[in-house]
Amino acid sequence: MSESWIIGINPVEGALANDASRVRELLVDIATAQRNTRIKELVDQARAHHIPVHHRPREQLDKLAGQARHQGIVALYEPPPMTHEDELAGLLERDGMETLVLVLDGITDPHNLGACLRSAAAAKVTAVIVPKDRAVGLTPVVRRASAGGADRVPLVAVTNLARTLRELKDAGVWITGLAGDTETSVYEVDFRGPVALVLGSEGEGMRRLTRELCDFVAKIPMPGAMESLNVSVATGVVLFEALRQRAAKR
Ligand SMILES: C[S@@+](CC[C@H](N)C(=O)[O-])C[C@H]1O[C@@H](n2cnc3c(N)ncnc32)[C@H](O)[C@@H]1O
Repeated sequence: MSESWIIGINPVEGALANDASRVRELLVDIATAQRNTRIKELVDQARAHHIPVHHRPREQLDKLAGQARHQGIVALYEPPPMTHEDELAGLLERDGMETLVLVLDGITDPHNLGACLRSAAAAKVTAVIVPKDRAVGLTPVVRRASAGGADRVPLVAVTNLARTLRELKDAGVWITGLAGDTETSVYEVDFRGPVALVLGSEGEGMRRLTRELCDFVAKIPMPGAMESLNVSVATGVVLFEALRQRAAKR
């Protein structure tokens, strides 16, 4: 994957903390850097890792950052390669009974995918699986919205999602799809053991075949009169319900 700019104090801090060897250079606005101790610290960290630090006029950073707020600092970053689908079996084997997979069936909004990756990384999932087609890829906006999560969770883009779901079933993973139009509640499903949670796209929800391949389809009950939750919110709710159940005494 090609290098891209990471913009702003938190994202740059995350990149340096996660894998400084992937940070190629730092550009800082000297005027801001002189009054901002966090930027000074990041510059020190970068220098300690022998990463070149260059001073640039604010206008140049404005141009690089586009709409994003750079706060006086940007970093050129080479993202790690995405996990290949052949590596999935190894990840399932590694996590065994603790396997927790997140499947996102066709998310198109980069902010939503970023937010899902952030929650997935926080929940320490085994992998996030997305279809290669008809879904947003790992763009700089996704990476930024994920607040570092994109680099902390194996993201697997698969050619044929239905085939991958069958492979998960064959590996003993129980699959629960999330949809609002069903009777079963997520609070009734047993999420202990190896499980995959499948969420649908913003407009259409899960595709028909994806839904048919689920062992269970469950809803997050909503007392209010809303049609649905945002997909990243639903992802957070169900992931942390699964973690709650797994942490509870058996
Ligand atoms: C914005 S919703 C899609 C709404 C779409 N009109 C539909 O019919 O599914 C995106 C995804 O979030 C999940 N989701 C949203 N609200 C949910 C709820 N109350 N219960 C279960 N899943 C929900 C589902 O996986 C859904 O496919």
